Amino acid sequence: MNLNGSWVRSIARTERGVRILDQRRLPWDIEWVELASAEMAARAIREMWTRGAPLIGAVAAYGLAMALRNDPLALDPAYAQLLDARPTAVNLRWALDQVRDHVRNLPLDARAAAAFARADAICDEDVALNRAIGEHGLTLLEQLHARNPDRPLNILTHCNPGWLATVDYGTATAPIYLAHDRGVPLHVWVDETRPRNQGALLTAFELAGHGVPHTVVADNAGGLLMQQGEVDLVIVGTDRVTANGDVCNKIGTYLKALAARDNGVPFYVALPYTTIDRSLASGSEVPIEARSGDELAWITGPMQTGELATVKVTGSAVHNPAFDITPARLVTGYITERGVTATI
Ligand SMILES: CSC[C@H]1O[C@H](OP(=O)(O)O)[C@H](O)[C@@H]1O
Repeated sequence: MNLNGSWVRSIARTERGVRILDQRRLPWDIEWVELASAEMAARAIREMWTRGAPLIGAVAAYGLAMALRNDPLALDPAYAQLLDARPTAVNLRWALDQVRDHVRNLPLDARAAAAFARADAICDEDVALNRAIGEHGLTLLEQLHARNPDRPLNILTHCNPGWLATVDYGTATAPIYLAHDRGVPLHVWVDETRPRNQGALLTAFELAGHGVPHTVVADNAGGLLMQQGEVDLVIVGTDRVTANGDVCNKIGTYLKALAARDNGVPFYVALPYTTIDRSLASGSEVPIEARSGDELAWITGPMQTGELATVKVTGSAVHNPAFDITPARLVTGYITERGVTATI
């Protein structure tokens, strides 16, 4: 990822553990924090210092390795503690399973090193998967742009499925970055993505860093833009896709898929196969994370002095489900590391 002109990953090993960007303060402050224990890793996931399905998997994998470094017998309790941090993204369980299966039958004194090695590999694999998603998605974007070559391709996206949500490149943003780099003229409509504003704060920050033309819109603007012919396709990420192809993603995704269908706009989901959960038959079985109402009732941003302030936007009772389910019938295709497919 291009951060102030340097190419770095969103997670990297340190002497005591790993470093991650504190996403709660982006884009106003760029602050790396070190996670040096499983407890800290679980807290960073739960409190969303770090987020995004693939990235929380990577953080959890290192968390398990750090637990084993302190106590090689802590495999099961540390696994349970980390799994409990957030319920919806299946990559969290996938990554923990990968580490646990890798070390379970090893001698106790070999577990920690092996766990760190598997966590390192998970990160490297994630970069390669996203790069492959980008290549397949690039072909799709080139084809769509060729239909209307006289104007930039207009892409709408929701939440942050970018490098900040993965180890690098992102899922839904990988084709966008590659297309931009290879000269496909494009413009991205960035959904603000209330309540935590991952679109306005994170996706816009990423796209700006990469020089990709983009505009932030209120979550409710997408339908109108589609009616006006201003959206050529929608690409979103996902936290879990069930066996029938239903897509769990950030709250509000379903409404975009409905609007896209009503307006004949293709709706694509970008994901690695690690985000598919074949143990669940359909989206109705996905645990939907209910987060604190404070995320909706309060909003944080810089004052004119530059100092960050948190202000209240409602005093009423609030309900804050974090994800919704887009039925497979509304999905035009899935952009994966193996190619673009109509079904999963
Ligand atoms: C590439 S997965 C991105 C995914 O993560 C987001 O959720 P959260 O910010 O709550 O971790 C969202 O659903 C994105 O599509």
